[in-house]
Amino acid sequence: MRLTLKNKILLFKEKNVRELATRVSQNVNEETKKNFINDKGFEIDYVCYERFCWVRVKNMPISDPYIQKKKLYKLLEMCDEVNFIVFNGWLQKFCIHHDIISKAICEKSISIAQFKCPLFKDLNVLLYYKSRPFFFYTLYTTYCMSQELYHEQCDSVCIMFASIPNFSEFYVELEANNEGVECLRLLNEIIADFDELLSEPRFQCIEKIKSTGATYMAASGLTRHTCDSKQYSHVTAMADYALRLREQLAYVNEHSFNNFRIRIGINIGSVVAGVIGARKPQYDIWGNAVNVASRMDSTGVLDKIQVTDEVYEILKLKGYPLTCRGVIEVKGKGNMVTYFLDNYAQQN
Ligand SMILES: Nc1ncnc2c1ncn2[C@@H]1O[C@H](COP(=O)(O)OP(=O)(O)OP(=O)(O)O)[C@@H](O)[C@H]1O
Repeated sequence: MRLTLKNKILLFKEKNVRELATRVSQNVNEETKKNFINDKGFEIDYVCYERFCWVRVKNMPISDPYIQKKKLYKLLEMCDEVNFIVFNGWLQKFCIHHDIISKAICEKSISIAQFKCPLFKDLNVLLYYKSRPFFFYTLYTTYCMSQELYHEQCDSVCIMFASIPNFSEFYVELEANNEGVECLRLLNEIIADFDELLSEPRFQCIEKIKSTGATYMAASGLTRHTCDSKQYSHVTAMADYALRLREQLAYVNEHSFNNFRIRIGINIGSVVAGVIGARKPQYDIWGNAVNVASRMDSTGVLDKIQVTDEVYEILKLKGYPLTCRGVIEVKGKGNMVTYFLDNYAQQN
C-alpha cells in the first residue's frame, strides 16, 4: 500500500502515542503523569512565548514553523528518546492562549502575514512574516538580507484615507492633561476602535495599512482571495467600512463629549505593495491610485465620504445612494468629478 503523507503522519503519531502509553503504564501513575504534562507543558509554553516576544522585539519576521520548531527543540531537550511532531493544533491553542493573531495580507506563491502580540497592542506595532514553510527564509534572506525590495503589483485595490482634521485643535500640552498624554489616549482609543471594526467578518478583505497622526489608511482587495473583480465585494466592503467609521466617531463624540469630525476619501486602482526597511519593516502601498485616494480625503468635506468616478460607478450599481459633488481641482490631477457616498446600499 502506498503511504500518503497523511497516513505517514497518522502512523507516526500512533507509534508515539503507543510508546508514551507504554512508558506511562510501566513507569508512572496517573498523578505523576498529570504533573509531568502540566509542568512540562507550562515550561514549553513559556519558552515558546518568550522566544516569540524576543523575535517581535527585534522586529524580525516570524513564521508558524519557527514557533513549532522552538517547541520541538524544547521537547527534545526534555525527553530526547522520543520522536515528536508538533501539530498545528498545538500552535492554534498557543496563539489563542497568548492572544496572537496571524492574518494573511498578501500572497503569491508565498504569503506574508501579520502578527499582533498583546505586548505591542497599545503601541499599534504590526509586523509581517511569511506563514508558510520556507516563507521566512525566502522573504527574509532574499529581500531583507540581500537588501532587495519585496514588491507586488495589485490591480483593482480599493484605497481609503480617513482623517480627523480637528484632532489637532483638541491636542494641547497642558499640565492638566499630563502634557498631552490624555489627548493621545483618546486618539489611541479612536484608532483602536477603527482597528476593532476590521475584525468583523464582512471586513475581512480590508487591510489596515497604517495610521499617521489622525489619519487612518486602509485598502481592500490586496490578495487574489480578497480582490473580487467580478462583484466588487471588496469595494462595497470598503464603502460599508467608511460608513461604520463615521458612525463610530459619532459614538465616541457622544460618550466623550467631543466634536471630532471625520473626512473620508476612497479610490480604486492599481497599486504596488511592498515591504520597506530592514528594521521595523513596514508593509505599504504606492501608486497614482493611492495618491488620488489621499486627495479624495484632503480635498473632501467634513463628515462626508468623497469617492472618485470609478468608485461611484461600482457603488451606484450596487444600490448605494451617492450625490454628485461636481468638478473639483485636484493638485497634480487637474479637474475631477467626484461624488459623496451618502448611506448604505438600499435594498432593491
Ligand atoms: N503610501 C502612502 N501613505 C500615505 N500617504 C500617501 C501614500 N502614497 C501617497 N500618499 C499621499 O498622497 C498624497 C498625494 O500624493 P502626490 O504624489 O500626488 O502629491 P505630492 O505633491 O507628493 O504631495 P503633497 O502635495 O501632499 O506634498 C500625498 O500627500 C501623499 O502623502
